[in-house]
Formats: sequence, C-alpha cells, structure tokens
Amino acid sequence: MSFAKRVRQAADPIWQASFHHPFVKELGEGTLDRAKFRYYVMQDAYYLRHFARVQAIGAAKSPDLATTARLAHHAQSTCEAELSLHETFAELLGITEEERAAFMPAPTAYAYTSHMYRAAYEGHLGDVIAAILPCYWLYYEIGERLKTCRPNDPIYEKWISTYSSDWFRSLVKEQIDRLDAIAAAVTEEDRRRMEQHFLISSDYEYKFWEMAYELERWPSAGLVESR
Ligand SMILES: Cc1ncc(CO)c(N)n1
Repeated sequence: MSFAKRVRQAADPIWQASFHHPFVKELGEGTLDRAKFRYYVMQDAYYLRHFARVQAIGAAKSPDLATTARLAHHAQSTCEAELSLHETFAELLGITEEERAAFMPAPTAYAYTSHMYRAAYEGHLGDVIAAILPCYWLYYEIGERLKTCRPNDPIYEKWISTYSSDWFRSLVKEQIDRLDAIAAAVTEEDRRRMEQHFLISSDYEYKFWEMAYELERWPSAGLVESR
C-alpha cells in the first residue's frame, strides 16, 4: 500500500468525524447558521494566508527547480483562487472593514497554522507536504460527498462547487503523488514524522469545524467581558 493510502487509512476515524460534523452536514443541507459560516469565512481567510506561506516554504525547500516551480504555483493558486473566493464571500456576507480590522485568529486557527509552520521550518519538503496534504485531500473528499447536495443557497453552493471541481482534484492528486515519491526515498524515521504531521493536521481539520460551529473564543475574551 502506498504511504499516502496508509496514512489516509490511519486518519480515517477523524476524517469520518469531519464528514459527519454538523457544520459540514448543515452546509450541505443549507441549514447552517449564517453567523457560523461567516465566522468560518473570516477564520479561513486567515488560515489560507498562512497556508500559502507554508506552500512557499515548500517551494524554497524543494530539491529541484521543477518542484520549486510547482509549489510556488500552488502558493499562488491559494492566494488568487481561494482568496478571491473569500472576497466574494465577504461581499455576499457583508463583512465590513471594521470587522476585518478587529479580527483575531481563534485558538484553533492559530494552533493549526502554527503546526504547519513548525513542520515546515523544522523539516524537509516531505514534512511540508505531509502537513498540508490533509487540507487539500479532506476538502476534496468533502466536495465529492456534498456535490449532489442542493443547499438552495448560492453561497453554500459556491463553496461546494469550489472543492468538487476538476481544478481542485488535479491539485490534490499532484500532492498525493509527490508525498508518495518522497516517502519512498526517505528513512523510516522521516516517514514516522511525516505520518505524525498528517495525523495532527487531520485532527486540526476536525477542530476547525468545531471551532466555527461553536464560535470559539480565547478564554481571556470571556474574562474581559465579565469584569
Ligand atoms: C481549514 C482549511 N483546510 C483546508 C482548506 C482547503 O484548502 C481550507 N480552505 N481551509
């Protein structure tokens, strides 16, 4: 079994939990509370800004020019396509400049992006890909599961169509193949570390839905208000 298949299987219970999370289910059904989606969009814009930078670290750590070019292209795609998607959402959802200015990353968004930076800075290209692959791959699988859903809501439909597109599928496949090629050439210790990055990112993907669904806040935010 390929390395990617093996780690995907090891992560399956937590991926299943993401597939069945109320945020994902209600998005597909069109019943998801707008306030939760709005919160998600703002946290996800933050997440994607950092995701693009981690992809760029991958570009810098690539051992050959062709891979540097591909990873840089992925970083650029994240910046252009996904952030323009978010701009559209911000407009449709009426997110204001003041809200943007007052934005604070939630604990989970902060921890997840920090995990990716850590894997990227401490490791080699294999660590970078292992840490970022669940982001691509899980969303692709969610897109596939939701693509027959008709939430009857243009915003939720746009979200689903982005992640079930051929464009997105080809990016996911490219990174899966890259992970397998790297895993075949490194040491057992490297593979163990890469698997751990993949599993931790899979856990954070689940926590990201939970964060949005519960409108997660820092503990100190509650303390300030109750004073
Ligand atoms: C948290 C998260 N993971 C993955 C993706 C897909 O790129 C996204 N937009 N946000």
